[in-house]
Amino acid sequence: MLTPQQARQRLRRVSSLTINEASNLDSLLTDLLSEGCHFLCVDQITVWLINDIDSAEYLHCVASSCEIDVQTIPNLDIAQHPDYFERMFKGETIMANHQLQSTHNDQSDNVANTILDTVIFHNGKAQGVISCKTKSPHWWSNEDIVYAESLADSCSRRLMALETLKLQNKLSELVFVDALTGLKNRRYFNERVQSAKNSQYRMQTPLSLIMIDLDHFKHINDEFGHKAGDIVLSQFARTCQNQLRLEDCLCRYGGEEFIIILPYTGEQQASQLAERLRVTIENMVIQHEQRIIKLTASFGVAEMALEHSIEDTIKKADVAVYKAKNVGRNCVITL
Ligand SMILES: Nc1nc2c(ncn2[C@@H]2O[C@H](COP(=O)(O)OP(=O)(O)OP(=O)(O)O)[C@@H](O)[C@H]2O)c(=O)[nH]1
Repeated sequence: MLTPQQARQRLRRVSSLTINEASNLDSLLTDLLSEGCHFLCVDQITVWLINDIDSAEYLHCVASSCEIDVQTIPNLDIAQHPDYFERMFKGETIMANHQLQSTHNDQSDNVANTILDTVIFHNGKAQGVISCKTKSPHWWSNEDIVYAESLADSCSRRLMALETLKLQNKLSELVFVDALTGLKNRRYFNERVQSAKNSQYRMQTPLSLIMIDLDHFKHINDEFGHKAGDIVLSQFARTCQNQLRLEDCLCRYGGEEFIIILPYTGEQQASQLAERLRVTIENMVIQHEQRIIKLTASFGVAEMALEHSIEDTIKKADVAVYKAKNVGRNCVITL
């Protein structure tokens, strides 16, 4: 049996675990709720959040310690429980012996539950509650209340961490993704190529780059309009991406210039891939306002030898593209 202090220490440790955005709220809070059930010896702990912190209408259940689909739990309308909400907004911890025991009872319960609800805060405002429930009559001790409040604070920190994580992911999307094509951009390329180079050193595996420059793209813009040019760039990106392995990384390097990082790939395989892409692009048919747009591209391939720098290899791939342009475009040159 844990002492209250040990239980709080365990809770603090669990609540410090790293989270990932893939988790839904239910799985994000499960470990905290299990901790809570364990210490408080309750049948169920549920987490309820307000629909909108600035214009509250109801609480909806977002997580439960039991394996139930929280979506099926009915909402709690503010209009039907004005006293409960008033106290919640004040930040009060609400216990069953505060004449509110029926508030969270679901229809399946035929026994009056014993409830301990503690408020989850966000920026100093009530954001929701943690509701601890037992079917058997229970008297909440001061230790229980202090623990339940710590549990609510832990959930609050998790929710804030999730918000921060979502924001970070959105920011890195803005920083590293090209808005037009959805491909990774040059800034991302610079980081990714460095980590590919590092693994190449560690694992002594080949690594190649393919630089691609669309042919006569200015002509496409002039002939069909800038919007059509954008559509061509997007379709080109999608088509190439579909031909690549998961570990390959296609980035938009500049306007109509693209680059592919090919880990574990030597010069010969990279040239073969470039040729396959060249043919695919050549055969691509783009329809725009009842007109057909055709496209070709010039490819420069360069393997990055262990002793070669990233900059030198990019330069080599660039020179290869330049040569491809000089010998008539729509071809692959490997240096
Ligand atoms: N529509 C559109 N055009 C772009 C974008 N980025 C760059 N371009 C255009 O791409 C064209 C590139 O022209 P150039 O550098 O002369 O190259 P090119 O016409 O492809 O000729 P070669 O490379 O020699 O085959 C310019 O007209 C740019 O305005 C973009 O995001 N959208």
